[in-house]
Amino acid sequence: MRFDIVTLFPALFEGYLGEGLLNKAIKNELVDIHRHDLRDFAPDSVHRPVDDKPFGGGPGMLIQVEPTVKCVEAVQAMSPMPARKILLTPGGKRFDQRMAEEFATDQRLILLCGRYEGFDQRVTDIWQPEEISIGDFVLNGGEVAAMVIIEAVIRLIPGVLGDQQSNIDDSFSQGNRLLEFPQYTRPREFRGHTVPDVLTGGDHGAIAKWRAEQSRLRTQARRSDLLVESENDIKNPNA
Ligand SMILES: N#Cc1c(-c2ccc3cc[nH]c3c2)n[nH]c1N
Repeated sequence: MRFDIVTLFPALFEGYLGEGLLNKAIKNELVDIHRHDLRDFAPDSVHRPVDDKPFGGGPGMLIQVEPTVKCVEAVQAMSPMPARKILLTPGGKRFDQRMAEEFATDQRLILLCGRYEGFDQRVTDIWQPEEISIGDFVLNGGEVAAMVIIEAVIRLIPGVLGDQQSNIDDSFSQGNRLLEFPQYTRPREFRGHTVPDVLTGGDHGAIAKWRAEQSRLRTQARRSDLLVESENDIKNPNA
């Protein structure tokens, strides 16, 4: 899978690309990441400005439409692979696991990361990206959101995770509406906190039952909204 990241700060991704899961996926040629600097498409090649004041007044600056559209069209043309076009913005459709599972089936994602007050509206009007937000909070730019999306997507690509089963058990995976059960490892006792006996008893039926109940209790306590969704799905499976 190919990712093209369009940004004013390509260097922000260096640490992220060089570590962990993503770095392994790149080395195993399961993922291919390309970074593109919006400033390379600035009309003035000396100072390379790509922002300007908003018409009608208001705070801050906007990223101009000309360098942006020239950049994303040039990036798109760099590969014949069909690409899903994504613009990160606080006002976008909320990213979730279902969306991650959908994106993981694409050959290529182009992620457009804004800064300042965002992009001139004509970037959306002309390039027609999907506008995506990672949540109801405000960041300073789209780069962190792009990393969130890349991470959520690449872990779904076959071969990236050592054990695909851990994907299936995850909260929210494949329509799973329950939060993950509590997990324990050695030692069996630490500062008076012991591992629940059922987990060390070897009765796999009892373990599965305990884990299901723990997931339900945890979801009830922290995300009862998910239980409502789950009940609705059961009542209206075709909804
Ligand atoms: N996605 C997303 C975002 C953002 C975001 C994205 C782009 C820019 C460009 C300037 N400020 C930005 C904030 N904030 N919160 C989210 N969930």
